[in-house]
This record gives sequence, structure tokens and C-alpha cells, in this order.
Amino acid sequence: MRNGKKNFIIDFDSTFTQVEALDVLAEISLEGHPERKDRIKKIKDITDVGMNGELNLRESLDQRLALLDAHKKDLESLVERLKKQVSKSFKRNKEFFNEHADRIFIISNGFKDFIVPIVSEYHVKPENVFANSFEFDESGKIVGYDRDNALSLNNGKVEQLRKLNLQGDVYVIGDGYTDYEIKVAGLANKFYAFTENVERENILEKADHVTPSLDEFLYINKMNTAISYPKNRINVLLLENVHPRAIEQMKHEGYNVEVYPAGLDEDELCEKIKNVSVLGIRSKTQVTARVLESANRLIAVGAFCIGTNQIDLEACLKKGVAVFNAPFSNTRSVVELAIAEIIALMRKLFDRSTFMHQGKWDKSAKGSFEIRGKSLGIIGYGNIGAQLSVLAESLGLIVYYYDVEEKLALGNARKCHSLQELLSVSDIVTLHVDGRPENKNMFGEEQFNIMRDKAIFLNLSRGHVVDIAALKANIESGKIAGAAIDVFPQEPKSNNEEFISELRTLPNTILSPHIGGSTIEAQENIANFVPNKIMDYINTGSTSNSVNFPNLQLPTLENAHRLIHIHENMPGILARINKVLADHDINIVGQYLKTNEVIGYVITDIDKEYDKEVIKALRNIEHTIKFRVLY
Ligand SMILES: NC(=O)c1ccc[n+]([C@@H]2O[C@H](COP(=O)([O-])OP(=O)(O)OC[C@H]3O[C@@H](n4cnc5c(N)ncnc54)[C@H](O)[C@@H]3O)[C@@H](O)[C@H]2O)c1
Ligand SMILES: O=C(O)CC[C@@H](O)C(=O)O
Repeated sequence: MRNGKKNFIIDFDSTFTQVEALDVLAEISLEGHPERKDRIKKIKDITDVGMNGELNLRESLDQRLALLDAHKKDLESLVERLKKQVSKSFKRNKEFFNEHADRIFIISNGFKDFIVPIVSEYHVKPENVFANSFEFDESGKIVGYDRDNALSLNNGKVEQLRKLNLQGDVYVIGDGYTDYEIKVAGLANKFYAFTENVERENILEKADHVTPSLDEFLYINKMNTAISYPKNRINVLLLENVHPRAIEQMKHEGYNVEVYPAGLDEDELCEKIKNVSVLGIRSKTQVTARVLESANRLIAVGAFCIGTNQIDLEACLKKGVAVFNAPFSNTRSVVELAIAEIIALMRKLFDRSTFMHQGKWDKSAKGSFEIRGKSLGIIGYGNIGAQLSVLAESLGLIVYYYDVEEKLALGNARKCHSLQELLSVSDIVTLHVDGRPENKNMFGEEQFNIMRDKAIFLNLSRGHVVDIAALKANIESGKIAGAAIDVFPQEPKSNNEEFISELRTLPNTILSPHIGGSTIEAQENIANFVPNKIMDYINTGSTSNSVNFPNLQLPTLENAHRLIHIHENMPGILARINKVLADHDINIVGQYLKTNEVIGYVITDIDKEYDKEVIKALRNIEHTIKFRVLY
């Protein structure tokens, strides 16, 4: 077999096209037939049994043709439909077919009548198509097929290949048992089980390599020209029960997705993250510098939430890992919960309900108030704080706010110039600050002391911002008349762990398991938003909305290759990149640079034809953190 040349044997049904052609033919030929549904199902079942090697091929063909009741004119419609259903990765790799036209053979147990018109559009030579041919009666009805052709028999592909007596290496790409048989007969160097359209368990185990797309096949054989990296090689690990929409989106993109319902601790994550390219988490999983040390392939982290204090953003930057979150998707949910809790606390609703469940009827107005006309102090006037301000005002609350940054007052909200000022005027105080480390214990005994007597306190931001012992003491003393706490310094990793807190059993204290953003709407919004940001980053290099990378919105790549260079922010790196490009006579089509304190992010679009040595040279520039090429 050896002469250095490579021959490619490609199956047609469910490999070259996404479908089984006879199944599609049945839909056409049985249009209006009284047994249409039943027959189509039977045909599909026979196809599957045959593909698994459990039914004699000739029998399977005979049975299906009898059920089909097809006519020559149906073949025209069939070809039109099949043209639209060529496998996606085949469509984008037309160049491969063109370049290797002499060595590409379609060997199929299907029929030339529809295969040739489809594959010819991909430069496959008609004389390189080996398949059966239909036989028609005078009226054009399909009545049989050429029975002398080995391809209507079991092991027909093997026989056909023997006749071809190909010189050089032989690679077989197909989804069925008959493709595997070629390898068994010793006529192929390798059998690649093609799973872009169907996965047949009994074939997967036997294959030399499972290839979820033609890109993967071309990549491992160093022949990829259509896309730089097969998506199935991008391993995604999604933790903490992210919404199924995220899983669906990432699988649809072609990524290899693993899902885990709870969070992982540092040791577990260090182990799991080794081959992960994209990590998806919510608020529990700590992405520490140590975790990042173990991450050999990580390119992006998606926080399926707002807060990113659980991620060491600086360590991510130093490692060239871009972090994305969903800054708006769950804000409304948090605001609605805060409003509900303010009313519930002002009416002591939870305690009253608990008493009722214990059989105690305590009808009284004592300690119960309307919220109308009361003052609400919002600490942290960001996306949540500002939205709460608008809703609270519409319910008749007088809104005060305090933020460390200059913020525009919405509606009639009044800005306070210090935290003390806000605390001294508010009947209700609610925390909506971000989780930056400086905010640890920002609210403690001193702040509770300044608060009005019998005020209400809410924290739906981050657990570590409140000194829990001080809160407990102030609730017990009656200084704080009610509290709603959704976030805690220590939260259970999963629903199976016990919640331990000093706040348990305190009066008029609503404790909720970090559910501010846990609504179906919010989780679905997040699951739409974050994967798209990550996919955009992987596909184009765009970093818009990244929480740690310099934000660059890039044009779509057309007729060029994109070089993405992430480096430590040192003087002169851009000059060095451009010197390397100039030394290799590269024509730059576009260049974009943005830096922050830690890294420089340079994108260079170049003409498609270039000396590939330049890649090595760019990778070797001192202070390079990560480098990738996109096309
Ligand atoms: N409970 C939940 O389920 C839930 C859901 C979503 C968000 N969150 C948390 O809510 C908080 C607010 O979210 P956001 O989207 O409004 O964030 P944001 O970044 O838009 O707003 C935070 C605001 O707090 C201000 N701030 C920070 N430290 C401050 C301080 N010490 N004093 C005063 N102001 C300060 C910032 O300047 C900013 O304006 C975050 O901690 C987020 O993680 C919780
Ligand atoms: O859903 C979560 O785990 C976190 C929700 C919230 O704290 C956020 O930061 O968005």
C-alpha cells in the first residue's frame, strides 16, 4: 500500500450528507400514500438495522425498495433536497475535495443516480464514485437495481476496494459497519468513525479514531485549511447546574461539553481542569491561582452570574485566560426579591406565617408598617441598586443612595455623600455593592450603631461584606427590627450540604439560599448571554464585555488569517510583533491593540498566503503569554 500517497474512501449516506438518502426518497415518493407514515418508519428501521450490520444488505435494499414505490422523477427532488443536506463540515472543506480530487473515492451501498450529482459539486470525479444503479420499468418506476454490482452485497465495499487496488495509504471515513469492514479486511490503514450526523455505538468502539467532523479528520492528518481548530477539541466544563440552554448552545457549536451539577472544591477542580478549554461556573466555585496553575488548556472562564469575586481575575490575566460574566441578566430578579422582602419584613410576614403553621393565631398590627413614605437607603447604586431605586420609588418609598463612584440619580432618588449620612436617614438599608476584597466586613458594629432604631436590613450582594456576628447581635438587641439575607460568607457547595449560620432561628429574619438571581427568566438570559460571549471570543477574538481583558470588538474575519497575541504589558512588544511580520514579508490587512495594566492584546489580520514559519517566530517573542491563529 505504501507509495507516500493518501487515498480517501468516503461513505455517502449520513457521512457526505447528513441523512440516509433512501429515507428522504421515501418522504418524497410516498407523498399522499395512505401508508406513508408507517412505511417511512419501516424504511428507517431497516436502514438502522442494516447500518449496524444486523441485516443482510441485499435483503435490506430489496425490502426498502419495495416499500418506497419510487419513480425516476422523484430522484430530481431527492437530489435537490440532498444538496441542501450535505454535512456542514464537508461544505466548509470544499478546498480539501478540490485539492485531492484524484484520490477521493466515494464507496457507497447507495445509488449513483443521486450520489454523482451531489458529489460532483464538490469536485469528486464521477469515475471515482462506486455505488449501485437503479433499474426502472418503461413508466420510469424504480423496480430494482443492478444485481451484478458487489455493492449491493455484504462485504461489497471490501470487494470494490480490492478491485481498485489503490497504491499508497488508505483512510476510510464513514458512519457504518460496512465502512469498518474495509479496515478489518486489511485494505485500509485507518478507519475514522464519522459522528457529525449519527453515532453508532458498535462502530465507535472499533474505530481507530472517532471524528465528529471532517475538520477533526483533517486536523489530525495536518490537512486543515478551512478552520484553524476543530471545535470538538474544545473541552467545556460546566459546573453548578447552569441552565440547560447553555449546554445546548455549546453543544450546538460543536464543543465537547461536560456538565457537573454542583460546585467543586479547589483540589477537585485542579484535577478536573487539566484539559478544559472553557470553564463555566456560578458563584460557588473558586477559580484560584492554584487552580489556574493546573489549567493547561484554559482559554476562557464564563461566570454564569454577575459576581466575579470568586475568580482570581489577575491570575487569569497573567495566564491569558479571558473571563466573561452576565452583568445584567439577573438584575431584575434580585430587585423583585428585595422589594418582596422589604414588604414581608415590614409586616413580619414570615414569623406570622411560621406561627400559623404551628397553629398560633396572632392577629395584631403591632410592629407592622406600610412601606409608603418610608425611606430606603441603597448602598451601591450599580445595575441592581439603580433599578431597585426606580421600582421602590414607584411603590412610594423615598430613596436615598450611596456609592463610592459618581452615579446619576434616577427619578427623585437622593444622593448621600457618605455612608453615615445614608444610614442616619434610612428606615430600610439594603446592600448592593460588588464583592471586591476591600468590601470584606464593610458593614459591621459601627454601621449598625449609626442606623435608625428598629430599622430593616437587607443583604443580597455578597456574604463577606457583612460582619455576621454584629448583625446577629443587633437583631437580638432589637436595634434591627428585621433582616433579609440571601448571601453568606460560607455557603454550602450543593443542595445536599447543611446550611450552618449564626443567623438561624433569629426573629423576623428571612434567610434565603442565594436565590436573588435564581429565576427561570434570569437563568435562561444568562445561559443565552455568556456562551455567546465565549463563542465570539473563540471564533473572532472579540473581548467585548470581558471583565478582565482589554475590551476589543473585532470585525468578522474575511479572506484573511487572524493572529491573536496576548503578552505581558511591556514596552516594545508591538514593535517586535511587527518586525517579525515585516521580516517574513507579511501583508497586514488590519491591526488592533489594546492594553491594560497586566497584558497587551494585539490582533493582526494578514493575507491568507504566508510563510508559516512566522507563527513559530511570533510564539517565540519574549513575554508572550498565549498565541493563536484563527481562520
Ligand atoms: N443574591 C444574588 O443572587 C445576586 C444576584 C446578582 C448579583 N448579586 C450581587 O449584587 C451585587 C450588585 O450587583 P450589580 O450588578 O448591581 O453590581 P454593579 O457592579 O453594577 O454595582 C455595584 C456598585 O457598588 C458600588 N460599590 C462598591 N463598593 C462600594 C462601597 N463600599 N460603598 C458604596 N458603593 C460601593 C460600585 O461603585 C457599583 O456602583 C454584586 O455583589 C453581585 O455579585 C447577587
Ligand atoms: O447564581 C448564582 O450562583 C449567583 C447569583 C449572583 O450572586 C450573581 O453574582 O449573579
